[in-house]
Amino acid sequence: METPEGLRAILADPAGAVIGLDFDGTLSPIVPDPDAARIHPRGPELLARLGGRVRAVAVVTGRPAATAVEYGSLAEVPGVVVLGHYGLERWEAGTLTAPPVHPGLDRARAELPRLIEGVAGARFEDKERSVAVHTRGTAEPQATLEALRDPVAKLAAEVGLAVEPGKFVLELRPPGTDKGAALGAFLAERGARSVLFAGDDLGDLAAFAAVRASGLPGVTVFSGSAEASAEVAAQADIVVDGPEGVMDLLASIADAIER
Ligand SMILES: O=P(O)(O)OC[C@H]1O[C@H](O[C@H]2O[C@H](CO)[C@@H](O)[C@H](O)[C@H]2O)[C@H](O)[C@@H](O)[C@@H]1O
Repeated sequence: METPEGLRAILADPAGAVIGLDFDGTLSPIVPDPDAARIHPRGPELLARLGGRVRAVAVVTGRPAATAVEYGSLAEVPGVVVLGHYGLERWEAGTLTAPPVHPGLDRARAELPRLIEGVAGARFEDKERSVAVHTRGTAEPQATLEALRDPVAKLAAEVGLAVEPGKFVLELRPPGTDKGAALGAFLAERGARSVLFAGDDLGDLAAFAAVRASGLPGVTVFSGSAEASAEVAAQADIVVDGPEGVMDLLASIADAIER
């Protein structure tokens, strides 16, 4: 495969490059229990190697920033920045900054679990600034997700939250930001001269769009899997084989820079 122009720009001038990475499905293999997700074993060392050479490494995730730090062992990685809750939260050098909790969260927290009462295998996730229902553990994950779409959207509208769909998950989160806004602002803040963003899910499309909108030499990477979203794959310059493929790509970039 020919090296995409954005990747060539990163290798030619690593000190100007920002590397943005989604967490679940990209840095961390997808697992049935969201609480059991952990960064790929090669992740922390690779992020540290890159972090010492590029302008910045940012993990941009729908997870709370503190959860990504814990599950990603990111406190051990010097210089990494975590933009959590789709950019609502920021963790950097051990300090977390976050806005007040959205006023609609209390009602969403009370009512969302009721929508999955009696649905065997469905799971409620409370992320403090957002809440989610997962259908991965049900007998028919996609059909159950489809059945929940309308009632979840109705609840979201009533409490002033936005619906964020993902892999067998519907999330209710504060509106007004997304991974694209978060990444775009971060690129400007750091004076990036090139950018790579890797992701696997619908929420990562906004970050892919931000790479294009930045006007910088950029490369978008799709972390593919058995349940790959064709919509996301179609927007990517490079497709790799899940988190293992992401690790191989990051290692090849680190190797090339270090050479
Ligand atoms: O932006 P991300 O870092 O990709 O986070 C998106 C959601 O990821 C988590 O759910 C997904 O991963 C789980 C663990 O592998 C999996 O069980 C689930 O089916 C996936 O949807 C997380 O639980 C959500 O809160 C995040 O919004």
